[in-house]
Amino acid sequence: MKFQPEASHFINGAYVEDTAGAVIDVIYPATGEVIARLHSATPAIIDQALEAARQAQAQWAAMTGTERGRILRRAADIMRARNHDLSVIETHDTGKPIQETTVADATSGADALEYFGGLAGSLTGEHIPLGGGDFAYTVREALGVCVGIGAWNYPTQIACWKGAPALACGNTMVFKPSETTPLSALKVAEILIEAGAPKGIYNVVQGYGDVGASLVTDPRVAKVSLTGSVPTGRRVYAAAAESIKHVTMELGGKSPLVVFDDADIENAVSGAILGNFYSSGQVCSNGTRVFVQKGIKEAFLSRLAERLATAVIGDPMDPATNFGPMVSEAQMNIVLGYVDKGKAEGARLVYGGTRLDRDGFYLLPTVFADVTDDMTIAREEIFGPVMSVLDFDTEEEVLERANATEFGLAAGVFTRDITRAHRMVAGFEAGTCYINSYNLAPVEAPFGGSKQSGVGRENSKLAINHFSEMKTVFVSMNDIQAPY
Ligand SMILES: NC(=O)c1ccc[n+]([C@@H]2O[C@H](COP(=O)([O-])OP(=O)(O)OC[C@H]3O[C@@H](n4cnc5c(N)ncnc54)[C@H](O)[C@@H]3O)[C@@H](O)[C@H]2O)c1
Ligand SMILES: CCCCC=O
Repeated sequence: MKFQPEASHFINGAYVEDTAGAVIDVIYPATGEVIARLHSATPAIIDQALEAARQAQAQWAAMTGTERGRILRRAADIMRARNHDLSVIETHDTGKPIQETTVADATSGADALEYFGGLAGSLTGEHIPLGGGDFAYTVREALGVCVGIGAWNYPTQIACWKGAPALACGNTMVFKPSETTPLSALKVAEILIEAGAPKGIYNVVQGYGDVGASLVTDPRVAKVSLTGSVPTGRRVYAAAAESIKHVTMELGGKSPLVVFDDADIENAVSGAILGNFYSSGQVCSNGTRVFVQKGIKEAFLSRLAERLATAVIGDPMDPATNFGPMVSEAQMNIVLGYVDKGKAEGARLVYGGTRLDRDGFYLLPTVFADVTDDMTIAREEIFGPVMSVLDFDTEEEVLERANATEFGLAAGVFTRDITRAHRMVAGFEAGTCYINSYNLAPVEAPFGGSKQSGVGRENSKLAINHFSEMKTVFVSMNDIQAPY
């Protein structure tokens, strides 16, 4: 098989196999062909990975931040140099067009390695004067063994967004990719070794949810960082709470994108396209509830339909393709179920809504208009290329409706009125907000959700706080007083 790795898991610097584990078939979404066959981790593999991470951690943490950072930055350079090969793997794993994976996946992973590699040498504590010459100081310490669990939409990015800050802080990691897209995390592990990382600092085990669950409850694990759906987040958060583990939860969303009638329509349509159809709509922060002020609704919809008609849908390996298949047949069927619900509940289908008559898991980009807040397609995360367009009249009304959701991952506003834009952003209950743009996620800025969309933040200097903790040391320079 064309993309068969040397073995399923990467532990302590080497590929490891245990064929007793359940089979994981890796399917190319553009054709339905099996391109690799892996095995889910057995308890023995899980133990081996956690033990490797545990044993490697003290030595890794004892290195200077500058030394750790040098290795991460070298890994970033290797990733950039191999961008094409890594993008080909990512495209076969996920079905995302090579046009996208070439700029968004290994590139974003390399950015994280470079950024956190750069920060590693300056992760310090502080000196706190207490009067009379006494003082306290703080020491930033690693947490220990961290577990990363990934979703299937951005496999390389997720492996690096979790691995890079964890390693920069002196932790080691066991990473479990999604069973749907298991290939690229193995490449990240290989590259780290090639960059000079000590064995055991970044291990990859494959598996379904049960493997993730075993990792989360293991007493050797200090922290769990999950990217996944809200229901999985609830389970993982609860399991981690049993032993008070640190958590980062990057979960799902149903984000609002508000377009006022003074917006530049072309830009707003671009934002709505980026926020609904990039990666065939499989982006956590997508603005899938597009609120359009009544006066411009028809103009917005007709321009949107014109632009969608120019999408190049097809072979993801063709550099001209900009809209590929869904990641899996199962995900495609979930999305088709939502399309049926949208129609049944009275939304007006204005574009797409059907599967393409070809091999692979292709859906057309789909737009529903006249969607109301109570419809299923306006309430539940679909995680596919389905945009719901809702009408609104006033700013106050739309803000209240935008926030009427248990999710809080992202929110966006298109308007030329800068004070209104900032009023909207101040009112949005969301962790990541956009003004006249959508779905940016550079490593320098925090990314993550509020409400049920998550806990903690990835990227930026904030991620360091989620992968380290402060030890406070009080120092007395004077005789001490005791009551007796
Ligand atoms: N907020 C973000 O940054 C972000 C980014 C990408 C995707 N997502 C979300 O991810 C979801 C899509 O991905 P998915 O379908 O892979 O999500 P999922 O929740 O089904 O699975 C995520 C991961 O959790 C593992 N898992 C499942 N049950 C588990 C358990 N009980 N214990 C431990 N691990 C378990 C899975 O094997 C997988 O690796 C969407 O909801 C999307 O919004 C969020
Ligand atoms: C904008 C990048 C978001 C990654 C989550 O799916």
